[in-house]
Amino acid sequence: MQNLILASASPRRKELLQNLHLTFDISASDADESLGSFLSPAEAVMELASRKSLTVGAKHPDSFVIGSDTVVVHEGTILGKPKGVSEAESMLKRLSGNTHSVYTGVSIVSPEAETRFFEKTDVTFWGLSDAEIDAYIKSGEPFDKAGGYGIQGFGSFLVKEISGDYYTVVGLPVARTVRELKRAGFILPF
Ligand SMILES: Cc1cn([C@H]2C[C@H](O)[C@@H](COP(=O)(O)OP(=O)(O)OP(=O)(O)O)O2)c(=O)[nH]c1=O
Repeated sequence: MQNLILASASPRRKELLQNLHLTFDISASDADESLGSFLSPAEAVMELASRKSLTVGAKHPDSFVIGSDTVVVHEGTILGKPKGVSEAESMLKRLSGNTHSVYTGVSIVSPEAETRFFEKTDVTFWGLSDAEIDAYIKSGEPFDKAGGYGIQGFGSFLVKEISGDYYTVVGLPVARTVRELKRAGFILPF
C-alpha cells in the first residue's frame, strides 16, 4: 500500500489535495526558506518546494511526498508574504491595475527519485482605490499569502483576469501534480 504525504502547513494545499478524494497525511516541513537572490522565480519555487519535500521525505523513505512553494512576481521582483500592514499596502498598490505572475513550484519525492516542476499563471488586478486596499488589509487576509492576497477568498474582488491554471495561484497546480504523481509511480484510482 503506497503512502502519500503533503509536506505543507497550508490549509489551501490540504483542501486542494482533498478535492481529489485521496488519502494522505500531513507533515509540515521546517525547511529553511531563505534564498540567495541569484535564482530565477521558477528556480526559487522549485528549490523551496524541494527542500520541503526532501526534509519530510528523509523521515519517511517509503512514502511519496509533495512539497510546494508559491511566489508572486511583478516586474522582476519576487513578492513573498507581507511582514506587516505597510508591506501589504505597498504590495497591493504595486499590483493594482497591473499584471503579475504567480509561480508555484512542486517537488514530488518518491521512494526512488525526486521530480520537480513549476507552473506560472498571469493575474491582472483591477485598479484599486485606497479604501479598497485598506478594507482588504483590515480583513487580515493578506498576511499568510504570497503577494499579499488570496484569489480564493475576499481577495476575489481584486482580480480582473487570469491566464493559466487557477490552482497555481491558490498554491498547488492540481492537474499537473496528478500527472506527475502518476509518472513518479504513484497509483491513483483514476
Ligand atoms: C497569490 C496567492 C497565494 N496564496 C498562498 C498559497 C501559499 O499557501 C502562500 C505562499 O506561501 P508558501 O511559502 O508557498 O506556503 P505556506 O507557507 O503557506 O505553506 P507551506 O510552506 O507549509 O506549504 O500563499 C493563496 O492562498 N492565494 C493566492 O491567491
